[in-house]
Amino acid sequence: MTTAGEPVIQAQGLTKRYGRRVALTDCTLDIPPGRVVGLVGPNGAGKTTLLQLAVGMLSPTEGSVTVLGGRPGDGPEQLAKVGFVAQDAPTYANLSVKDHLRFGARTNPGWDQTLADARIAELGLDPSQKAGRLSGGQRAQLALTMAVAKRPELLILDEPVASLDPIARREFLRGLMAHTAEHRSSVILSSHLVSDLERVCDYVIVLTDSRVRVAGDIDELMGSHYRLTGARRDAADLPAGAEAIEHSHTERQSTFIVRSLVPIEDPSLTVEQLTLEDLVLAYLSRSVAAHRPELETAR
Ligand SMILES: Nc1ncnc2c1ncn2[C@@H]1O[C@H](COP(=O)(O)OP(=O)(O)OP(=O)(O)O)[C@@H](O)[C@H]1O
Repeated sequence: MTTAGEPVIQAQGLTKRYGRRVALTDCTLDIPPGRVVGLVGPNGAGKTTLLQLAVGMLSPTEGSVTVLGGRPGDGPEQLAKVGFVAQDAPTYANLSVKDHLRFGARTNPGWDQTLADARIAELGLDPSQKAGRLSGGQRAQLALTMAVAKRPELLILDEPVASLDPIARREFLRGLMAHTAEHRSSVILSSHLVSDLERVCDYVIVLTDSRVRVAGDIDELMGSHYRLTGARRDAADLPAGAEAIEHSHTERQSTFIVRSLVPIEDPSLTVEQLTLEDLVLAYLSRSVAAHRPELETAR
């Protein structure tokens, strides 16, 4: 997919440390415009750190990042371009839904009241209800409404569905997709769960242990990763150009998840397509294996 405009995020060697604790290391990204980006990784991987660097809530220790061509958080114009919903969809418990919208209108020059009112009505939220009395799903929807009514070019959502039940999760993601299709905004959302992202994203970033393990358009990634099965062998004996991401072996048989930019035509191997979940899990378990070399990454 190609869409005109500035890249969503360009990062070069982006690093964030807290004292000696590393939260993000040497992150290099170039995300084209118009994407719905899924950022996936386990607890503590660095997802929130990357998103907070992108909105300007944190400054890099090293390296650089631009978002939609501008420096994160740099002035009103940049702030207006990016809508952000922090983890746990923070709202003000003592303010009503209507108060939230009023606050949004006062603090955002591009505020779209018609859009905000229509969304609240569509969701069936009572404008006079205090946010503290809303369910988790309703609060997440209110926080999303606040972010989308800014009419940002980019929406950044940090684990927006983590606390929602499966139905609310589906509704939330469906609403998000409808909105982005209509308003042509880019989105970055983080999650632990590939299944959340599979439905809505066209670009994925896998982050573990503070490092980007893989990033790219999902179609391209799916077209360059395969599962290979054949008689037991070492990764060194794979066809030229195939990089082993994950491997498991029985006495007689080996299975590899590989990345290869050329089609694999080796009659001694069975070649299968992967699901997005297979692909992400392969990168996640590669990083686990790197930490515990004595463990084989059996699946
Ligand atoms: N303010 C801070 N001070 C010290 N260390 C921090 C701080 N914020 C984050 N970290 C550390 O940085 C690393 C990355 O944290 P981050 O919150 O970005 O991960 P995450 O992928 O968002 O995790 P989760 O899925 O649990 O939200 C972790 O090791 C975390 O402990």
